[in-house]
Amino acid sequence: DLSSDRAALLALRSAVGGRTLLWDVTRPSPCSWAGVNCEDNRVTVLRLPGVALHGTIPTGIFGNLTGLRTLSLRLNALTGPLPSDLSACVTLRNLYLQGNLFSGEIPEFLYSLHDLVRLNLASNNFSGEISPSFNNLTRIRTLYLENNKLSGSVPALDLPKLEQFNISNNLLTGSIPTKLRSYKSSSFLGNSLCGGPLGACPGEADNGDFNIDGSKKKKKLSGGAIAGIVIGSVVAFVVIVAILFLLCRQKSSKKTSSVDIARTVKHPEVEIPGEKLPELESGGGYGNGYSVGAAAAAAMVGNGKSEAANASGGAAAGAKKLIFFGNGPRVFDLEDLLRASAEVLGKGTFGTAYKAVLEAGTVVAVKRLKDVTITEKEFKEKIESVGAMDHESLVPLRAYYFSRDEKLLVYDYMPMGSLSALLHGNKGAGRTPLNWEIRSSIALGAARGIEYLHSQGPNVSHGNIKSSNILLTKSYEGRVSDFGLAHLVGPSSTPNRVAGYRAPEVTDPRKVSQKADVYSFGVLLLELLTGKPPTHALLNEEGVDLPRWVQSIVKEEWTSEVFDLELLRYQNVEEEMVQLLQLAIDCSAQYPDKRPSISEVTRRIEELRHSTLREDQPNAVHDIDDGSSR
Ligand SMILES: Nc1ncnc2c1ncn2[C@@H]1O[C@H](COP(=O)(O)OP(=O)(O)OP(=O)(O)O)[C@@H](O)[C@H]1O
Repeated sequence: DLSSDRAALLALRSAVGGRTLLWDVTRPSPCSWAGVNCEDNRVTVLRLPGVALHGTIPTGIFGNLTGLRTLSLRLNALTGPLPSDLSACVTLRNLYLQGNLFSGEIPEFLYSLHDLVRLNLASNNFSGEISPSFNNLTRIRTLYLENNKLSGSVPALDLPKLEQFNISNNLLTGSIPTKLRSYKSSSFLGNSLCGGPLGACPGEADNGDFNIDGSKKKKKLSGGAIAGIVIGSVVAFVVIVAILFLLCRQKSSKKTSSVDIARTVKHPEVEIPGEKLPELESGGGYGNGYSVGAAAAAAMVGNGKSEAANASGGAAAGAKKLIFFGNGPRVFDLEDLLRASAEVLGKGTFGTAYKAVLEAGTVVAVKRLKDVTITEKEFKEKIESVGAMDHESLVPLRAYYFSRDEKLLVYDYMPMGSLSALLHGNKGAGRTPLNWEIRSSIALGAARGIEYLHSQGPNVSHGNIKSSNILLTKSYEGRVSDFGLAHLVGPSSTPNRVAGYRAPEVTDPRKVSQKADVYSFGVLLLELLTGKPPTHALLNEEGVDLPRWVQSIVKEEWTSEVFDLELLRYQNVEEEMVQLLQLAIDCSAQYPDKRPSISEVTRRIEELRHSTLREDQPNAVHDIDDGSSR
């Protein structure tokens, strides 16, 4: 009953300390203590993440907490083996013990907790083998065992409900069993494993055709199949040769078609690839200096530091020039841009973006548009309206260049990169920890930028809100980039990597309503809070359907499990985090009418940021581990 639950919690408190010491033990009921929830006069939820618990949990505690459904002790400094009387908690559904120093073998009793749905033992010192008895946990959906010292081979797990699985960074060896081969390679990396996503094991064909135990299926091809393969190969070969032949002919006939800029700047020594834009990205990689010279800004070819664009050249130089917006100083001209050294920032839907460092030291981002099919007049009209957008939360478009073959847009360069890179890029040492203050500031900047765009008229929307289009200032304010581009390019360039952000009602990605922008912004907020990329948001990375995933979790009433671990260290803002999560869920509602307007979104973010600042002045955010507390 509740009094024995209370006694057990007090025993836990005196054994492992930490912030449980702040519990008001004068209260007769434990249900109001931080991290404790009750139902029907029993403690059902105990959540103590990141509260500086330390030491070994003795037996005699959890044996009494038999009403527990959720136990979260993650991100503490708990040591030793798991207490054996945890076996009495047979109604446990969610067990989060990651980020501690637990050691010893994964105890057998865990396999008798048949109600377990989520089990996270990652980032501890567990050793020994992974037991095939995990197969007893038939309801398990999440099994995280990464970053331990588990050894031996991986047993043939067959868990029908398993969705999330990770055993990376252990000491495991051998072949990945067939049923686990559908998980991506990151679930297995950091071991000596082979097979499935890690590539075939020695002596194993790479077609993934295996028996349950990992042995290869013996199959013979019929005579018909062999004949089919042979004929198919011959036909494919002939087709490829024909295509190559046609391409070669086309290439030689077009050889000098895009030389406008080069001719303009009189740069005969640079050969301009006529039809195919240079594949700078594949060869060069980031950080290499390339001349933007010659067709240059145009082609941004890796021609080395060619002395392009000498200033004396250019009979027609006046005809083709950079057109600047606003009244700001024209600190560079086309020739400067052509001479700049360029580095590829990335390839997007509308073309490739480059960082260009001009000789005078100015740095700009140049976007080279592909697939612009509209006329120069139309382009000018549309780009003028983009250039007229002026708000501190937008990345300003400074200038553009238009010729028959090249269309360039020049933006302010944002040295801190994109939100996407910040969240999913370098996770190693030296990385800025993304605390609540930074994340909520980025969210607010992005919301304000979108609010400004929407204020320009009921039909004005961004159409491509996603984390790579939110760029950051040095003080980590979010700024919205890439607005208005969808209207400049042909249908084949409509945003195609935004599936995870796209509202369910959007069928034509070029016609995106303001409410659809709000949906995308909601997904972006979920990404900020969970640290997870939405489906397909990143190349080569499978994400999750964030709105569905978050909603499934929130329904199960363990909201705080969705937050990025890094964010959870800032416990004193959990209330605000939950409010932002609620806002994100409202924005990503299935029906457009149910979503708030972006002005309301901005207001709600402002409010919840104010409440953090009010409570925590002078320092907005404290780290839970630095001893500060609410
Ligand atoms: N002004 C800028 N300053 C710094 N980095 C930028 C700038 N503009 C774009 N980038 C970065 O360059 C890369 C390519 O950007 P780009 O906008 O071309 O593609 P994208 O955002 O990945 O996709 P999409 O074209 O659909 O918006 C991205 O990582 C983006 O964050």
